[in-house]
Amino acid sequence: MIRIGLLGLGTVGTGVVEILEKRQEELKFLTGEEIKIKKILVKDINKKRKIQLEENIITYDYDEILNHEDISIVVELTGDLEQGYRYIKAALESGKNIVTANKAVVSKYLEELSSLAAKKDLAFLYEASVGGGIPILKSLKEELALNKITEVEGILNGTCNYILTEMFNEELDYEEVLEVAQEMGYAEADSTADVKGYDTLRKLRILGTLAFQGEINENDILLEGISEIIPFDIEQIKKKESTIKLIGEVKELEDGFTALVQPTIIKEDSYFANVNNAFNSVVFRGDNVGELNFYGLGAGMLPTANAVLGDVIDIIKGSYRKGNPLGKRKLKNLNTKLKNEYYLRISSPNDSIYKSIENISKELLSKKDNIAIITKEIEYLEIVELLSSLGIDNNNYFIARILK
Ligand SMILES: NC(=O)C1=CN([C@@H]2O[C@H](COP(=O)(O)OP(=O)(O)OC[C@H]3O[C@@H](n4cnc5c(N)ncnc54)[C@H](OP(=O)(O)O)[C@@H]3O)[C@@H](O)[C@H]2O)C=CC1
Ligand SMILES: N[C@@H](CC=O)C(=O)O
Repeated sequence: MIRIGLLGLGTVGTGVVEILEKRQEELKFLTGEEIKIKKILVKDINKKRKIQLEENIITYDYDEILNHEDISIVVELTGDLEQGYRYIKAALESGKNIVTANKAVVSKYLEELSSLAAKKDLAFLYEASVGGGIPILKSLKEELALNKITEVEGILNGTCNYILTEMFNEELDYEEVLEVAQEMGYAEADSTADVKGYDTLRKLRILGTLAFQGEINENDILLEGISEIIPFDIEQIKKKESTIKLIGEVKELEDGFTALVQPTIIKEDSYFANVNNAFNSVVFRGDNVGELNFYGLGAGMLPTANAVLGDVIDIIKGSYRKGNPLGKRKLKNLNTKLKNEYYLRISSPNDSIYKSIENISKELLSKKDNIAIITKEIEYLEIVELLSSLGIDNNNYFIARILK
């Protein structure tokens, strides 16, 4: 029998319990083992749970899991950054394999935890941390043996994609759609991580570091979120027969890389334009395989729990990539080479602001209630610095990259 210590019984944790229950027979057939959740750690032991549980299975004392010799796999689904890190580190140190969906922890502590797991000859798997239900990390790790990966891009956040899709197709307001995304269980406990783009950035940092076999850190990535988008922006984008998505992208260039997470305006008939609602898609390019596209639900209870349990199965069967999957390449950040046309909208305009941005403008879209322009080809940071020098607060503008 394989005994699991489950940390967290929220959206994803509940999904794990549900799938394990309904697929018990099939899992036993596949792995040759009965899989049992032995203990579940939560924050609030008195909270009413949505599912029926065995008596005394819930605890708020992590030592009950850590010191339980028969628990060989710890599944961390708390969403807590520093506490989650401490749980994972302690579990590895006491000889337990780890499965986590916590991208905040994986992104911040990727190198340390990967090397600790390798040293201890244990599994540290985090498929659900990127792309929800899409089996992207396993595929990427496999392709790395055969290919040099030169580019990874994707729609990596279900909440943002849901918001943008609903604002675009149903003409709903940002706030009301965000509330629905929270009710559906797509959003993080603190949804600013989604809408300000940090969640996408963390996923890109994980993907990029694995893909390029060299460290790409969170602060290597240019970041702009979608939290300031308003219906006026959607109207301007529609007039250009385009749509908008939050896209993360890392590209290898000469002896370095570029990396960004930015709202991106794309033509209505392009590939990413058809990735809607909570769906995610990741595309990577290898020198042998060419372009590979992955598509599936990027958030939500069952798809994410499915990815978590995929890792559990791999541990039981021993069918995961052993050792440290990270490489040692040293890559230069070449983001200053990134130039694009951008859509820029500034609210509460006045003539002096328009005069100050005229220099960077290629096309004026509106000057009435909001100033909206398409810029010349320019560096993103040049725009941000100009706006800051004009004293324009960051909740008074929206910037999106334009892909031709
Ligand atoms: N929701 C999704 O679609 C996806 C989520 N993820 C990731 O999966 C993880 C879990 O997400 P989700 O299920 O949505 O989160 P929830 O907020 O729904 O659930 C979190 C659970 O963890 C428990 N918890 C929180 N902090 C602690 C702590 N310090 N110690 C012990 N228990 C704690 C909570 O306890 P209590 O119930 O008592 O409050 C709760 O049961 C996160 O890292 C998230 O980023 C990844 C992909 C998709
Ligand atoms: N909040 C995240 C959950 C999955 O990673 C998202 O919306 O994508």
